[in-house]
Amino acid sequence: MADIIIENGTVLTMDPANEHTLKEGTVVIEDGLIKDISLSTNERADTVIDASGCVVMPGLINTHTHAGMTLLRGYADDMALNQWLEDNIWPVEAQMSDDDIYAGTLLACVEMIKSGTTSFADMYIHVEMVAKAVERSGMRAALSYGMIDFGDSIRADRELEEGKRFVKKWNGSADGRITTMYGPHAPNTCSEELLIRVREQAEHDNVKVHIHVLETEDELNQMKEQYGMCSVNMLDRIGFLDNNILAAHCIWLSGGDIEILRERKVNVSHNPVSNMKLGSGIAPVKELIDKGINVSLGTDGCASNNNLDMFEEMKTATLMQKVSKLDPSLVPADTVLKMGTSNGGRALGIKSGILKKGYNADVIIVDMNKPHLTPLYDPISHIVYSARGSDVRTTIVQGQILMDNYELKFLDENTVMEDARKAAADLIERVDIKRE
Ligand SMILES: O=c1[nH]cnc2c1ncn2[C@@H]1O[C@H](CO)[C@@H](O)[C@H]1O
Ligand SMILES: [Zn+2]
Repeated sequence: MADIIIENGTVLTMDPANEHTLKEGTVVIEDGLIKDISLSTNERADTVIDASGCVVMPGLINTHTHAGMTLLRGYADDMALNQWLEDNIWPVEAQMSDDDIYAGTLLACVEMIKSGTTSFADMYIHVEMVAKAVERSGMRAALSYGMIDFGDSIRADRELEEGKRFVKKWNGSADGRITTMYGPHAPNTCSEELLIRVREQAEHDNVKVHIHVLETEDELNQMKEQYGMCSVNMLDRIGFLDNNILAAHCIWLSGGDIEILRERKVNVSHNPVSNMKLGSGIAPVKELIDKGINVSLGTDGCASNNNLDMFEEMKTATLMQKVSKLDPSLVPADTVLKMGTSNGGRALGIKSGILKKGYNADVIIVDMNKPHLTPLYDPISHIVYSARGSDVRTTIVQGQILMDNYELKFLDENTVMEDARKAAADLIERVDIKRE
């Protein structure tokens, strides 16, 4: 007896083996995994979901965010990264408590579950609380502690210790839903020594590394001044780059940098909404994809987006490439859908993002019976160009239904919102007192 059968839906498997789509397919889930994907089944299950008029697809995978930053949603808009971080975000983060991070991360989880994201890669502070919130939410996540030393060796020791402690304690926890990574913040906020030690430690612990790379022209100039070369060259020189690296942004790349990323098989997380909002620039996504580099999608934190809707991110990703090169054929819908699903699974090293036998049962059901999704010629077109996160009806992670017919099963949305509002108000009050 299986656990869940989803029938009568149009199944977008994202599996290259069956051309991504099954019309009227059946998905069978058992013990947290996909047991079968086929046209019909003789199996029986405790729960049978009728997905008539819906698209059944892998849950979306957000490969770069700072979940706890939901508390800073709309707190500081309309400025560039440096001013935004240094004058606004970091002073508030310095006042954040464990409880704040827990409340903010749970809010992020509620938002993600409701908009069809089943896994995310996070880099943040008070990470223990991030992990506790993820554990409670039922989501899957690859978590890291964001390390910054600004060239201070005592601080570097402390940061690395914290990162190590977290990896040791949490990797593989919550029934395997939580994996961990090392999270050196960026090549211009971490010293070369710290980056070298992180790389060694990550290899020793057999975990991946999540880092911001060449997000701004300022970073490029700073690196050139300090090292006489850009971030990608510097990271390559210290032997940092390989297929265990998840590099967020990668905007200010030269042709030579792209070649290095390809050669080293680095995974790139593209964050178009944040990049546009902070005025950071346009990543050369088409060139990266053409080179065969694994490009996935992220929202970045809620303070630079200002939501966690991966549907919006997919649409923005393709529109941004088209308009930047005045070529509407660039990054077509099926490519961007891969970026939001299977490429994300690959970047995080998890068997998610494809509906296939033996893969994690991380599945969403998108309701197509909506005016803005009518008529329906091509489900992939609608998912990328017309659908929104709020069209997701059901969200399943590791075979557990987290949202059923628009209703959350494990978290009380109103309580989570109330806790987050209260935490945010108290936090800003503390910041204001400090500033006076
Ligand atoms: O777009 C961004 N670029 C660089 N840093 C960021 C961005 N968004 C958030 N953070 C910062 O990264 C740290 C992670 O622990 C946090 O300080 C967060 O505010
Ligand atoms: Zn970021």
